Amino acid sequence: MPNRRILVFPSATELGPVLASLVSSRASQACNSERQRFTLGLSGGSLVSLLSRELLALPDLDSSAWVVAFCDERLVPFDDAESTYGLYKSQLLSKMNIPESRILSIDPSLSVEQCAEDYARKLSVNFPGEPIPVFDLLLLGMGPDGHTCSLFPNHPLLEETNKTVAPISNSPKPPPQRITLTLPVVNAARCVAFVSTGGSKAPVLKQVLEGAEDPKLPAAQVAPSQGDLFWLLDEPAAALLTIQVEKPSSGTEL
Ligand SMILES: O=C(O)[C@H](O)[C@@H](O)[C@H](O)[C@H](O)COP(=O)(O)O
Repeated sequence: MPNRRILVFPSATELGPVLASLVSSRASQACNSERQRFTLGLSGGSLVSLLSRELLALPDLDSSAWVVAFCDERLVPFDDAESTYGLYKSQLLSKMNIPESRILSIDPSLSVEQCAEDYARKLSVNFPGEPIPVFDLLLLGMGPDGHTCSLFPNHPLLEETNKTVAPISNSPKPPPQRITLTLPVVNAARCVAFVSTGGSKAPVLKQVLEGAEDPKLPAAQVAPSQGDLFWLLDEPAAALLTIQVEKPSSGTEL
């Protein structure tokens, strides 16, 4: 996997600024390309507060040409504490200059099937001419079971190749109803970055990054066909790895 880089930081404190600089450099690259905009997919979990803190600390971040979507979303009202959009809205998006129409949120009033169809429609409108939307950057987390987005181990959704967005109504992690980008969309991105911290992730990280078993865990199936793949880890999460990793300083630009 030539484009995979694994970067290990002492802690989230050193990781955070490098994550923010990855986002801002991919954003300026994309905005200065003929596309003239930056398409970003966000995930929930601990990423919400880390990313919000680090992006808001950047001086002069111009997000007026960003399009922000969600790699997965829980089907709950926006004011529910479980809503990933709700959390980003209050911690980050309300403090940035992204036009409301470029923040692609779900419609939580729909059934989970309709919600996935509606979200797929929103993507196709915002990625015209792209049967599979090609994001500039997807930020992913990984659960201790190896799930990413709402793609869970041994779940039939891992085989989905027709839909860009799929509904799931039996998520092993609550809440049970969610929508998720499918693997073909994840693997079409120009860049995918996992952020994973904490010792509870160490065993699964070893399996995902070093294991050879089949079927692969969902996170191990993330391998952008044309893009770059980064794993941003802290030392506790990387504790069991024996493969070669990079240990960059906090001023590193990716
Ligand atoms: O929808 C969810 O249930 C979460 O968003 C989840 O998928 C999360 O991304 C991972 O569990 C990693 O979370 P942490 O980074 O907080 O460990």
